[in-house]
Amino acid sequence: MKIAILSRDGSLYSTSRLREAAEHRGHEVQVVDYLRCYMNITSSRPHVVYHGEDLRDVDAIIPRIGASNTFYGTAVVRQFEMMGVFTPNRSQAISRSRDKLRTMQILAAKGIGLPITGFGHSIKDIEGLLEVIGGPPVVVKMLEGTQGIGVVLADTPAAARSVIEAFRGLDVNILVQEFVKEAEGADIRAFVIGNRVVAAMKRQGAPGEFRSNLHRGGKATKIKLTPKERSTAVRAAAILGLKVAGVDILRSRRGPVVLEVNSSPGLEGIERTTEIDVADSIIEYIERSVAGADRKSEMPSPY
Ligand SMILES: Nc1ncnc2c1ncn2[C@@H]1O[C@H](COP(=O)(O)OP(=O)(O)OP(=O)(O)O)[C@@H](O)[C@H]1O
Ligand SMILES: [Mg+2]
Ligand SMILES: [Mg+2]
Repeated sequence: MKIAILSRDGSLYSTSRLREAAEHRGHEVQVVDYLRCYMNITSSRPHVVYHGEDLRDVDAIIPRIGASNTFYGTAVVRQFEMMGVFTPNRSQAISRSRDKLRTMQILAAKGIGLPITGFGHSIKDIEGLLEVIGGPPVVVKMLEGTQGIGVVLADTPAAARSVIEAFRGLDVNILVQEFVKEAEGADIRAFVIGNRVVAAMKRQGAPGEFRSNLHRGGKATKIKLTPKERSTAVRAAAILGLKVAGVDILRSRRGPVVLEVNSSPGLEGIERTTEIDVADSIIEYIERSVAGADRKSEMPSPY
């Protein structure tokens, strides 16, 4: 097969591991900087041009779209879809998962466990918003934040009010969430490929830090998921239409609650922690899908 990895930088751990795994399995691999792709979208024969080369004989793409390039990146993925090229994560699923609000609304409708979460626009409604989610302590988070940046814990009504006012003053959209204290600064990353969890790790925040992100000093360890955690992760990815996903879960009193679902999950943390060859599993999944075995599971979602 000819596989194009849509990534800005071939030297990134995830990109180079995917390349290595695909080449090891006998495929031809090209790393394509999607910001350098251009196309005539009105052509009756959809195509993508990269450095003057028409990428016409690609069998599959692996989108690794950075959070700050979702708009252009998903447009490129969509163009490949129009060309009939296989992608484990379709453009619509990637856009959907980038928006925490949209993700939560979709998952809530399907009965996935979630932290109690509120959304509002006007600072005149802060009191009401805090009330509907059960009052402080609350976690206030930016809708499109990443690496734990823009995730703030507010212990008191006054703190919650001023944090929300500050974000809204900058015209940033936010979610306000119940603080899941019993998670004790840890979360679970379940790596889903197709319809199974291939690897899982627990991330524990640095002492005194409620955010477990590795970028914020968290430490990862291997973990065995409960059947309920496993099925929650698989269902969450499937509902969003993602075939490769990093599902972040908190262990709450009410059972597993999903925080977010990442459509370009990093491989470095999970592979180093679990010593599982996740890159190989992704390539193997793509092989099976292109061969047709898995295509029937690709049901479009109306959201
Ligand atoms: N409601 C909550 N209760 C308790 N802890 C929380 C809550 N929300 C977030 N956290 C902690 O903060 C971390 C960062 O939150 P979240 O994953 O929502 O943000 P992010 O910036 O999108 O991070 P990522 O880099 O994983 O995309 C979580 O991994 C978790 O440890
Ligand atoms: Mg995120
Ligand atoms: Mg997260």
